[in-house]
Amino acid sequence: MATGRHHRPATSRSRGIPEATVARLPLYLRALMALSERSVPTVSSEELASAAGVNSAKLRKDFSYLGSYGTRGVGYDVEYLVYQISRELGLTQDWPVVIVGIGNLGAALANYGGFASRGFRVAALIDADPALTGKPVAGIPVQHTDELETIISENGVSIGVIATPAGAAQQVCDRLVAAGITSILNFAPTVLSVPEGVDVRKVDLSIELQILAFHEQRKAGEELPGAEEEVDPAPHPVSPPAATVTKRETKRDGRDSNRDSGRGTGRDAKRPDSGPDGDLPAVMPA
Ligand SMILES: NC(=O)c1ccc[n+]([C@@H]2O[C@H](COP(=O)([O-])OP(=O)(O)OC[C@H]3O[C@@H](n4cnc5c(N)ncnc54)[C@H](O)[C@@H]3O)[C@@H](O)[C@H]2O)c1
Repeated sequence: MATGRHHRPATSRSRGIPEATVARLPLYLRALMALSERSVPTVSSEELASAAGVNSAKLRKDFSYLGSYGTRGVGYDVEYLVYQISRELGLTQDWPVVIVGIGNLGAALANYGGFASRGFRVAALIDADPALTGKPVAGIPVQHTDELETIISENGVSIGVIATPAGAAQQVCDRLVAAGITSILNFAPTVLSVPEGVDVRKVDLSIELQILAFHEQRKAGEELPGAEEEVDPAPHPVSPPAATVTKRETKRDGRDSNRDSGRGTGRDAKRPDSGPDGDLPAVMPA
């Protein structure tokens, strides 16, 4: 994985909330929603921290950025926290999303009901294969990539999901950005280059599995020579588990200089630490 180091915590653009806190907000929200569904009125920081899988001191610090301190002896008001976190994450409004690449993964994503319930409406499904055009997936007819720009402007889409093969991802990304998309969720195993002002998050389950494999191997007592020096022990520390990169800055020398903050500015799509498919983590068990 990337080896860049930060000297100060990366913060989100709004209100100086650290990116690490922003990354934990969805975990708190999920735990709070579960409490809300059970009509639990208040929750202590310890209970909520445990439900979210986070240390309670960290939770209190995170909530202090939201201006939420809870009430001693009572805890936090569940409904109010749900509202506060939803508002902070921008979930109190509807976010139209387009998915590009409606193969196995794109279709699975389109069929996932969890997006809509969190305010992410799948506005359109786009694919380059003419054989798919007009075919309904999750009740939405697939549209051809020729229509991409029109679809984005007509639907006011600001988030694009890329589920194409790696070789097509940069070109798709460039078109999405040119059409006005400023946030991209990339599932293709390649590092995307984006201009200033565009946020990219990358999801790669194979990297997560490879990291687990690494830890499994360690647990089994197979020491890796030099692993202590090379391995970032928690490349994806807490959350969200599968989203590995917040915003990637790829420098001209091809090294990621910034793993979880900053803007993508470079044009080098391949990392020297990538395997032939560009999807291998920097450090792999030898
Ligand atoms: N991040 C993860 O954890 C994860 C998991 C599974 C798959 N993937 C990746 O997701 C991508 C899709 O995987 P899949 O199994 O669904 O593949 P797939 O071959 O089933 O689907 C890819 C789709 O993309 C379309 N496509 C190709 N070029 C296009 C372009 N320029 N514009 C629009 N559409 C285009 C194809 O027509 C096809 O329908 C791959 O890059 C794969 O490596 C990532």
